[in-house]
Amino acid sequence: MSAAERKNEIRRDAARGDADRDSAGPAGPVGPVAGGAGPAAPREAEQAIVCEQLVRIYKTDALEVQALQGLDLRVAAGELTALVGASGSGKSTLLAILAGLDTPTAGSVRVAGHELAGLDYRGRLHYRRSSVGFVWQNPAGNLLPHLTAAQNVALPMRLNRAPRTARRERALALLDSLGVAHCRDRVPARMSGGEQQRTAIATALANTPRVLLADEPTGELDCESAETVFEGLRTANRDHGVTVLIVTHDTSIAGQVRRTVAIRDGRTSTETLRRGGEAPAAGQTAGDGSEHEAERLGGYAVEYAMVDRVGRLQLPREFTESYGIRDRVRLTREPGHVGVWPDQHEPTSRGPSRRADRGNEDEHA
Ligand SMILES: Nc1ncnc2c1ncn2[C@@H]1O[C@H](COP(=O)(O)OP(=O)(O)OP(=O)(O)O)[C@@H](O)[C@H]1O
Repeated sequence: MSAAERKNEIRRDAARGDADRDSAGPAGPVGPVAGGAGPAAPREAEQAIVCEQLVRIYKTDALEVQALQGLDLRVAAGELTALVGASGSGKSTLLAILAGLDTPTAGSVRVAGHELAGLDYRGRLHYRRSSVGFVWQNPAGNLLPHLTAAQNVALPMRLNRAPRTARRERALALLDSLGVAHCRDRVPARMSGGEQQRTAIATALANTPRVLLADEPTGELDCESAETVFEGLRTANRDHGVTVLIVTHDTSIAGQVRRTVAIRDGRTSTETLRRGGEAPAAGQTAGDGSEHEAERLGGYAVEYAMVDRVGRLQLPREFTESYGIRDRVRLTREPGHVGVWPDQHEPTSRGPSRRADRGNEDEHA
């Protein structure tokens, strides 16, 4: 299913609103929004997203495309994470699976406590309406064009049979917390792209999902609007306690979140964690690592590479290129860490050559 078809499916799903098939929805109304900012969900120690060895193969006539090739990903509840990667690396495929719109060929995926493989049609519908929210790239595509902002935000609550007054109150409070209260009686055509995307975030939060997925939410916006939309995603994370995963090519977004995960060839390859304060000496840890701390102090970034279950490690391209690494590397056991060396010195039976030992530290990848 193409990205456009997936988006259309969501819109059709929202527009149908047929109460009959809605009985799988949760009983009762959504909770009120306290103080205009919504109740902050308790931050659980559990993982909000767990993908293990995800494989997705698309088959078209004679062609097979392996979009995900054994992808592992864990996102803790309450995190705000950016997912980056070259075009075709599998980001949208992953998001469609997490959104419950597509199913993996192999592997397991758990989101907000739901094993997605085990959900039947009604379970998936309920999952999509109550446990995850989505914001897609095209601002107009996230909202129904003939409904006002307040009606758009209220619609998912209506599908979940929330009482009229509660959904009206929550819709207005969500628009307020996203800074678009002034748009409440406007249809999307009378809003800017940034206002539409912030309304889309409010809509995605309507049924208090635990996870919010955003696929290039600022992709069609100018810098200023993009910043307000990113602030909206931060609001969703900070004030509404929602775990947020943002697929983005926007380096200014990727540079502002605490954790950025990179996908390469259908697998998570590296990640960057931004931390507050001075970079610690090797082997030490510093700060509490919180997003706010990193923001407050400017912070520093630490690069990580993923190690899969069988110990495979994928080095970032910048590392392999700048150190001339290819085919194989030499490993050394060092106190507290492993040395990964370009294979350009003759290995000796006594370990690293003296020249390497003396170490051109630069080569110590
Ligand atoms: N419905 C489909 N049928 C066949 N191949 C597909 C389909 N959807 C995606 N692919 C292929 O799967 C691979 C991953 O695509 P995907 O859209 O997930 O990448 P992406 O990282 O989101 O790219 P972009 O940044 O350009 O959106 C690509 O090679 C793509 O051509």
